[in-house]
Amino acid sequence: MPVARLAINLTPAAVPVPTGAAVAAGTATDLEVAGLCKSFDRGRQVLRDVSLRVPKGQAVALVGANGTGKSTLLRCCLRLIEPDRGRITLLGREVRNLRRAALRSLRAEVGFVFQRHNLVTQLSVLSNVLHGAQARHAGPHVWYQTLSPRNLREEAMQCLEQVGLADFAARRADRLSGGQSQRVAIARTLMQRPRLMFADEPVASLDPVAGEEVMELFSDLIRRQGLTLVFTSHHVDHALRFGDRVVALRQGAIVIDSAAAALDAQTIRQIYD
Ligand SMILES: Nc1ncnc2c1ncn2[C@@H]1O[C@H](COP(=O)(O)OP(=O)(O)OP(=O)(O)O)[C@@H](O)[C@H]1O
Repeated sequence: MPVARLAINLTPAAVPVPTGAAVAAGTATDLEVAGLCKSFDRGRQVLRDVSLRVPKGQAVALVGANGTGKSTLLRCCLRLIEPDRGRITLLGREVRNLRRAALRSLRAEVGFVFQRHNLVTQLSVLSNVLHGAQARHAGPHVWYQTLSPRNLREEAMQCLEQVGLADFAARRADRLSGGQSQRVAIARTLMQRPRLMFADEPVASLDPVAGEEVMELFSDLIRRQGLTLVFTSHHVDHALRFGDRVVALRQGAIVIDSAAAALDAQTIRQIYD
C-alpha cells in the first residue's frame, strides 16, 4: 500500500491548498527541488521523489516523525549529502552541477542554523559572530576580535544587537545559556548576509520558554529582512505559527503541502500515527 494512503488520506493531491498553485505567477523562486531521491546503506530509501518549489520570502515548516528525511532533504539541497537522483535549483543555481569553488560560494549565501549551535566556546561572543563573515573576507584572522577590521566589528555588533545580546559581546561563549548561545549562532548566521536560511530544529535543545523566545526572535528577523526560510520542527504549533506553509514528510515522501493558514494541528498530528 502506498505510504501516503496508510492511515490518512494525505496524498499531495488531497491537501487543502496546493502551494505550487498558490504562488503568484512571476514570484522569484529561491529553491526548487524536483524528483529528489536518496538512499543510504543497503538501499534503504530515505527520500522518495520529493518535489518542492519555495518562492522568495516564504517561510516553510518541514515536519515529520523522527527519521523521515527532513535533515537529509536540507542537507541534500546544499550537497552536504549527495542525492541519488533529482534536480535541485538553489538561488538560481543547479546545485548538482556545481564544482567545488562554486558550491562553496553558494553555501556562503545560505545561512544554516542547527540544533547544536557549534560556537567556538573558548572565544568571545563577538569573535564567534565575526566568524560568520569569513566566507566574504579572505584572511585567517578576520574573526579575531582584535585583528578584524573596524567595519566588520561594527557589523557584528549590529547583528548582536538584533538578537538582543550586544552587552554580551566580550563574554566567552562557554559562559552563555543554551538560549543565548543559539541567539549568538543566529547573529553569526546574519553576519554571513545570507539570501536564504535553513534551520534544522533550531530550538530542539532549549526549554519551552527559551525555545519560544528564540523561535519568535528568529522568525521576526527573517521576516523583517524578507529572507526565505526552510526550517524543520517537531513543534506542530511552531510549524503553524512560524511557517507560511507546512510541508510534511512521511517515510521520505511529501504527504502534506499546504498554506499554514489552511491547516490545523490535528491534521498535521495524523502524520505521526
Ligand atoms: N549519513 C547517513 N548515513 C546513513 N544513514 C543516514 C545518514 N543520515 C541519515 N541517515 C538515516 O536516514 C534517515 C533519515 O534521517 P534524517 O536525519 O534525515 O531524519 P529526520 O526526519 O531529520 O529525523 P529527526 O526528526 O530525528 O531529526 C534516518 O533513518 C537516518 O538514520
